[in-house]
Amino acid sequence: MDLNLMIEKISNHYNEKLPFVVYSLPQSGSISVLLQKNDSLNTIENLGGNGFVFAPFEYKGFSYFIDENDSEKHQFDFKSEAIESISVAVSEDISEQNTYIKLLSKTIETIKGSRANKIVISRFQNFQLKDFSIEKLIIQLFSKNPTAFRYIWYHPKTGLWCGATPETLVQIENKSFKTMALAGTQPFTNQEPVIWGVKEEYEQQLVTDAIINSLQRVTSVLKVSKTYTHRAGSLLHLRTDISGVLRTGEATLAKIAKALHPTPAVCGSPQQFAQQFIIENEGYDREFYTGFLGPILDDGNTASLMVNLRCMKIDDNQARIFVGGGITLASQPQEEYEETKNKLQTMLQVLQPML
Ligand SMILES: C=C(O[C@H]1C=CC=C(C(=O)O)[C@@H]1O)C(=O)O
Repeated sequence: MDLNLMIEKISNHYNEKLPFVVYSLPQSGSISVLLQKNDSLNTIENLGGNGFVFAPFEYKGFSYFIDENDSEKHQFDFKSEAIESISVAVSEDISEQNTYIKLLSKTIETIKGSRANKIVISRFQNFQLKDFSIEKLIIQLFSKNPTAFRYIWYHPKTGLWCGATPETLVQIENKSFKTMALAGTQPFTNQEPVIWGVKEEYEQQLVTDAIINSLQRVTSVLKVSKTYTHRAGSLLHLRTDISGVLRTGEATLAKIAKALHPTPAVCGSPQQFAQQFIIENEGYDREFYTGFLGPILDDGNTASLMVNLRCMKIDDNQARIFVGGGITLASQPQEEYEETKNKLQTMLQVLQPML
């Protein structure tokens, strides 16, 4: 279908308050669309079927789901480029900054006095939109960040969500799977070689170790790549690829997602301790930020589940952008705050003409 017609169709669907999802896999020149024909809120537990799943950070064993069987399905080509863009200036609220820095200091103190190695702390920042339209959002989102998984999800009960995430939770095809340990952040400056500090290497190694540990029970072969620098728009991360073969019979997509989510890239280590600390101390509900999402096909035998990072929720004329970072004993609160400011830019670049 023609691009303009497709965008118009999605926009009409949104105006009628009907659920839809628009997404593109990393490095793909094609965009997929599912337009649900009714407004029911579907959930699935077993991650089977064909459609698109959307799960919150506090995963209770079920995900929201747009089912292909209830939807019109479309695919269209779209060219995106890794455009170098100028940062969007952000005005700071000093009291919000101080509150966040206090929370970061408390987190470091907690890590000092406990068996926790890492806790991922996050915050949100609201931005007023002057000129929002779903058409602009689609064009802006999909013309940038070609290496990210980009999506717009809408359901009248969950609201409008949009993101460009660099992180795969798990990709499955037949019995093969791929995942990654992604952590450690610095701004992209186009300078070689990229130097990483011990703090970032340690923080990322914790993620790799936890993923390997969680997967051992459900996999028969496990391959771990060297750790390398991955560019995500204006940011760089440390990344290790982990791939292998799933154990026949036992390893369902739901089991793997449950074993991996939430990884120490978005929660911490040990997982339960970190999650409890986050829920009790962050002071807001992450909702779908740091949850997982993505298409599942072939009754769950093929899937690309991503971690919901670099994302925002748009409500009327306000965008709420979610950002966080891994805190360890070596963290400096002010630097961690600056890192979250840099992470805001991924979504601010998308919103730029609407601010
Ligand atoms: C929690 C986020 O990023 C995670 C993924 C990559 C690097 C991270 C870091 O350096 O702290 C975080 O673990 C976020 O972008 O909100």
